[in-house]
Amino acid sequence: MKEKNSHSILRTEALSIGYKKKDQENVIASNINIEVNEGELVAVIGINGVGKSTLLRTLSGIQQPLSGRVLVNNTEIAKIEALAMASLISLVFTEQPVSKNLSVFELVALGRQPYTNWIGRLSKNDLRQIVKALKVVNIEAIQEKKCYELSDGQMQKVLIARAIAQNTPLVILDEPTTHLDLYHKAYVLKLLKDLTRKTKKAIVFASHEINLAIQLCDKIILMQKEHIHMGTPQELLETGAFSNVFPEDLIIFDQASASFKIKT
Ligand SMILES: Nc1ncnc2c1ncn2[C@@H]1O[C@H](COP(=O)(O)OP(=O)(O)OP(=O)(O)O)[C@@H](O)[C@H]1O
Repeated sequence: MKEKNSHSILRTEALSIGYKKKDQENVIASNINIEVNEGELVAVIGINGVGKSTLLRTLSGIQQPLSGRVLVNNTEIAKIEALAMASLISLVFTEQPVSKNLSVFELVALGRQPYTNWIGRLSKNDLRQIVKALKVVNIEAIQEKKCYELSDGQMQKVLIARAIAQNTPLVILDEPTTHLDLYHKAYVLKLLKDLTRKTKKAIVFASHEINLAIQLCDKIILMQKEHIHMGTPQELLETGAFSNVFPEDLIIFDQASASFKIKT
């Protein structure tokens, strides 16, 4: 079913997420109503175990909602065929199985799979997109290396390059900066921001980099046990939503600098 709002890339309606075991439902979060438009960088933040990965898996169609709907490009996700999905959403999930025997170039080239012909031959345009993705993430120098030769941080960049080569309007990443040092965390998040600006892609990522997310993102989905807040960093700051993310005995939110600090 097609629905209005041409700029909406991702929307949920009364979405409930969680796990079913036999007759028992473990609801992680419910009544989630979020909207992500083209060109927006959106971070999903919250403490360990609050449900960020569960939300991202449900938004990307890997996991069924308990109830409610996920709409991608105004079409309900359950009704989108696999090949069409691969040209709509690219995923960077660290636990995704990848063959580490592939070279960096070959792994990034897999991003072109939804577009290649039945023998999988790369066209000139495919090659252009792959070279561009390697360049954007700044990994041209290691393109001949085998993936098993890479550090975790390099591997993380390669997976991001694969998503860029896939060239979809929506990119979903689960903790894309976990293995990176502070410089490269900022580098990757800035890169994602630039991509949203230059290509109008919508990018949604889960992260523990709350301070960086507040500085860089257009919107933040703040997951807490009782409630999910979504808004611009400024809106969340004004409502004081950040103040009770962590137990206050150790970490406090400093409104003046809009960042979390260790209580000394
Ligand atoms: N396959 C599963 N089956 C049942 N429960 C699960 C499963 N995966 C996760 N959970 C539970 O769902 C809750 C949310 O987990 P999730 O991995 O989504 O959290 P998260 O916010 O991504 O955590 P982290 O920051 O530690 O990565 C947790 O209580 C977890 O135990």
